[in-house]
Amino acid sequence: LHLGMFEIGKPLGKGKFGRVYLAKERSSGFVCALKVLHKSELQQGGVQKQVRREIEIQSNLRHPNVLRLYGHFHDSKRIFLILEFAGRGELYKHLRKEHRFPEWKAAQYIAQMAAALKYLHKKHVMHRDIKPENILVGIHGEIKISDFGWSVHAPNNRRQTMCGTLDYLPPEMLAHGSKDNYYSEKVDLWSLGVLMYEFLVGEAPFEDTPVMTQRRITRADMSVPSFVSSEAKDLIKKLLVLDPAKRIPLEEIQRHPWIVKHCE
Ligand SMILES: CC(C)CCNC(=O)Cn1cc(-c2ccc3c(-c4nc5ccccc5[nH]4)n[nH]c3c2)cn1
Repeated sequence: LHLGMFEIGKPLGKGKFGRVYLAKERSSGFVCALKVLHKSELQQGGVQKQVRREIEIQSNLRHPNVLRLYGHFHDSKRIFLILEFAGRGELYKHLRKEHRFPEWKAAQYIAQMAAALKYLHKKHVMHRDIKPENILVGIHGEIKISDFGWSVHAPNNRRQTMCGTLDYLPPEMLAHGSKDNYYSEKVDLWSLGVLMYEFLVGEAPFEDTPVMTQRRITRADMSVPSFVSSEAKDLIKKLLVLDPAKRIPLEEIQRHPWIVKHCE
C-alpha cells in the first residue's frame, strides 16, 4: 500500500486533523475516500495513541450502515486512511437543504441507525458520536455512520459551537461536569432520540444558548411540535428519558409501530 498506487481527485472535506480526497486505486479502479493525517499535528494534539486505537477498532467493523475503513499506510510525515466513499455525501447537507425529512425517510434512517448501533454494541463499541455531521449517505440512499471526531471543523454551516455541539450530549455526561465519567452504550439511545427529533423537526430538541441547552437536557425539557405524528412522538419520548436504564432498547425500536409502518 503506498500513495503512488492512488490517483488523487477532488477534496471531499477538511477538518482539524486531516483532509479527505476522492481517490482511485490505479490497478483496480476502486474508488475510495483517502484521508490524510499529519503525524506532527497528531503529536501536537496528543491523539496519536487514540488514532491507532480507532484504526484498530474501525478496521474490524463490517456493517452496511457503518463507514468502512479498508486499510491504512503511512510515510515519514503522514498517515493515510483508505475509507469507504459514500456516493451521496454528508447527511447534514441534505437535512439543511430539505429543512426536515418526511416521516417515511426519517423512519428508514432511524431503523438503519438502530441496526448499526445494535451491531456496534454487540462488538462493545459505543458512543459513535451520533449527530447529522457524522453521518454520510451511500449511493442507494442508505446511511453510513462514521466517527468524524478528528475532522469536523470546516467553517461551513455545521453547528458553530466551541468543542462540537452540546445538543447531542446525554444528561449522564453533563451531570458530573466531565465527559470522562462512566457512561454505557445507553448514551447512544439518547443521541438517537435527539437525531430522530432533528430529522423530523429540523432543529435539535434542546437547542438554545449553551447554558440553557445544558439545563434543558438535564431536565429533558423539550416539546414535540403538533405536526409530528403521535407514533413518532411516542418513540422520541421513549428515547429521551433521563434514566439511561429506562430508555427503549434497540430491539424494541426495530419493532416500534412507527418504524414498522414505514419500513415494510
Ligand atoms: C482515526 C480513524 C480510524 C478515523 C476514521 N474516520 C474518519 O476519518 C472519519 N472521516 C470520514 C470522512 C469522510 C468524509 C467524506 C466522505 C465521503 C464523501 N462522499 C461525498 C460525495 C459527495 C460530496 C462529498 C462527499 N464526501 N465519502 N466518504 C467520506 C469519508 C472524514 N473523516
